[in-house]
Amino acid sequence: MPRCARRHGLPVGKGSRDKVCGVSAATTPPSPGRQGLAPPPDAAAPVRHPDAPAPGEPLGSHYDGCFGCGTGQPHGLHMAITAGEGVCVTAEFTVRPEHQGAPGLAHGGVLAAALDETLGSLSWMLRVIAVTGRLESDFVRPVPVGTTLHLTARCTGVAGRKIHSTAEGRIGGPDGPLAVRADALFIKVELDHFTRNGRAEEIKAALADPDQVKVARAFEVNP
Ligand SMILES: CCCCCCCC(=O)SCCNC(=O)CCNC(=O)[C@H](O)C(C)(C)COP(=O)(O)OP(=O)(O)OC[C@H]1O[C@@H](n2cnc3c(N)ncnc32)[C@H](O)[C@@H]1OP(=O)(O)O
Repeated sequence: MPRCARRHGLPVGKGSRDKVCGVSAATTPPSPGRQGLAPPPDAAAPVRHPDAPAPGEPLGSHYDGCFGCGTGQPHGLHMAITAGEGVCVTAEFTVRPEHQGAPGLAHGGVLAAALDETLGSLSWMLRVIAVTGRLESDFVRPVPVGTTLHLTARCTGVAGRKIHSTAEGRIGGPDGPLAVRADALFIKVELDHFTRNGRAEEIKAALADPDQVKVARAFEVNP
């Protein structure tokens, strides 16, 4: 029996193989339909929304407190994300000491967050509200503190509520060595996803903001 199962008083024997420390054991097969990140053959090609920000336009922060892009988040990634051509975005993230895992190197979870934020920003180009359902990352080479990671993301297909996308991050410049990459599945949701599950009063206050550009940018797309 795993030590952590014993510590948490989980049932031993057959049942303890299913969940250890509350996490499904690796032997549990994913449910059907939740396996692939590549778009299915009948997925629609992504369509850039006519009101999407112009290529080269900075997207700004969708929420000041966002760990990925919020300027009011002291330990956040402070990512700068820019609209690209089609349904693509580019982003830059400079690794700071507070993002370390090993001495002098970025933490993998932080790099995954940078990929997630970049992929999530494709919502601006589609003008939908969507949240990450699944994110699969490859860490190809270590990313030292002080490095600026240049990320790109593009939507690869849309199937109903499911948005398939892919991203990569390169060290030092858009053509630098590949450091990280990810495939993701975002799921379209309604605004009430955030009011039901998050802080409804903050969202309602933001929707009442007299700055209509901010309202449209921040909350029609994704709080
Ligand atoms: C500009 C903004 C930038 C923001 C960048 C950061 C983005 C984020 O980090 S968002 C935060 C992290 N994500 C979350 O908190 C999401 C938490 N999860 C949820 O709320 C729900 O599971 C949610 C909304 C994703 C799906 O639930 P629900 O709406 O009930 O949909 P559900 O009916 O289960 O699934 C819809 C479809 O998606 C598929 N699906 C749902 N989850 C997954 C998954 N994890 N993997 C694969 N497929 C999935 C289902 O199989 C189903 O497919 P089909 O239509 O073919 O049957």
